[in-house]
Amino acid sequence: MSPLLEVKNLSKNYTHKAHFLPGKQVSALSDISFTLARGEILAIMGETSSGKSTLAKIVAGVETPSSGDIWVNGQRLEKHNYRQRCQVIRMVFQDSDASLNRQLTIGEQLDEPLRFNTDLVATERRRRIREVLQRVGLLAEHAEFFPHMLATGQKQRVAIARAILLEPQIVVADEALAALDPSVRAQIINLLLDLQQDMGISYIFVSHSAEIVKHIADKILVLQHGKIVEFKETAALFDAPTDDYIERLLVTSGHIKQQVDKYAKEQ
Ligand SMILES: Nc1ncnc2c1ncn2[C@@H]1O[C@H](COP(=O)(O)OP(=O)(O)OP(=O)(O)O)[C@@H](O)[C@H]1O
Repeated sequence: MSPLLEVKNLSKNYTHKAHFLPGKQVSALSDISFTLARGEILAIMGETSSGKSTLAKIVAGVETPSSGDIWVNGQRLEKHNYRQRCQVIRMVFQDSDASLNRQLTIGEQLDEPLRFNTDLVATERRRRIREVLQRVGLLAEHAEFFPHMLATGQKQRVAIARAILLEPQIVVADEALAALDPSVRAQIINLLLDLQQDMGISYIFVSHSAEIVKHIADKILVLQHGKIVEFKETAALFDAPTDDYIERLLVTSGHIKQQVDKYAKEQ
């Protein structure tokens, strides 16, 4: 049986736009290959500028690769087929403020992907939006709210609602927890883990936080200068980091697990 996701030989070069380096090529990713199984959580780690966001964006279809391709359930994703891509992979960004349109209500913003990617009529779309808002711990009435009327954690819930609206198999989260305060972060982690259980979603998490990664990820992919330097089960890598670079990335204080357990009990 083919893996849920198969990334094959991805590379990405950017062309410098700065006038002192016109046309110079930057290699952001080089020959990246890995697989993700159904229901699995993969963390992407690495130092600043190692290529984490570029890889997340290419998998989610927000950025196109210079070469290589991506397969889901044994089918190659076509580069410009947005409808095909967003039925299977969706992305949650770090900055929910920037990713939400201030001029539109939450309901209008959630309606867009449904209008473009499904054949549902208006009443069915409204029902789906209400259901999804409730599924992420908001109220159906939040559909009438504008983003500025919501707290940061609620906005991140809206971003998650938008990601799961089309029932994707994979959600890519780029530092989606970094801007949240610890208690909200613990609640959002619990929500993501609940969705993994209920909907069988697989996640790719870009994270700088060893604590979060240790708590939630099944496997870790470590990037350095755009190349994979490690791809291993989380427990095995924490038990025996392969080198100093990886050891530095994995420094943790263990607070996240305590917070997540505490908020899970309170819910
Ligand atoms: N749009 C772009 N144009 C030119 N270069 C880019 C662009 N996006 C990223 N890069 C370059 O590609 C490399 C990888 O960047 P990327 O943002 O993927 O790294 P990252 O690991 O996510 O970093 P961070 O942890 O700081 O977010 C960097 O050298 C960056 O400067």
